[in-house]
Amino acid sequence: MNKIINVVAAVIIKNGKFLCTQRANTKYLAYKWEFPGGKVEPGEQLENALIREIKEELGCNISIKKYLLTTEHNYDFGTVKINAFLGQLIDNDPICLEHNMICWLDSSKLNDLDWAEADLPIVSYLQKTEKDLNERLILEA
Ligand SMILES: Nc1nc2c([nH]c(=O)n2[C@H]2C[C@H](O)[C@@H](COP(=O)(O)OP(=O)(O)OP(=O)(O)O)O2)c(=O)[nH]1
Repeated sequence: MNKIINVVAAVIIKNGKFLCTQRANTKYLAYKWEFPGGKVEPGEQLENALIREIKEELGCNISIKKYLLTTEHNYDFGTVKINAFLGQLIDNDPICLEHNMICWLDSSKLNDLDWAEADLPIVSYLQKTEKDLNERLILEA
């Protein structure tokens, strides 16, 4: 049976644009675009794992606003299960500490990037729900 890799990822929106991060030249999925996050450690709560990963990778703090969706994709190295959450920046902007590149894009431009395959359902979901997500962030600001 395929190994399950439990991952958390953050959808971070600022001024209506989505934060997109490009994986570094690491072993797996080098240069693919992803939503920032990483593997959940044993016994760790999903939300805490995501806050930890964002701090490590992007040098900033987020609060978790909402669970969005879970996607699963079978890669040759295992099945990645991504739990995606809406996150909000609470202090400084993200800094590119571990990725190859980071950028902010309108939802209509997300399809221009070469996403990791597990992320394609997340991209479609965001394009469908963008208005609700922005309203949620405005209401809670
Ligand atoms: N963070 C993240 N990982 C993703 C996404 N899509 C996708 O297929 N993945 C894959 C890539 C990796 O195989 C796995 C996450 O591992 P990672 O390398 O980001 O995790 P990590 O920061 O904990 O890394 P490490 O300490 O094990 O090196 O999930 C995504 O949107 N975000």
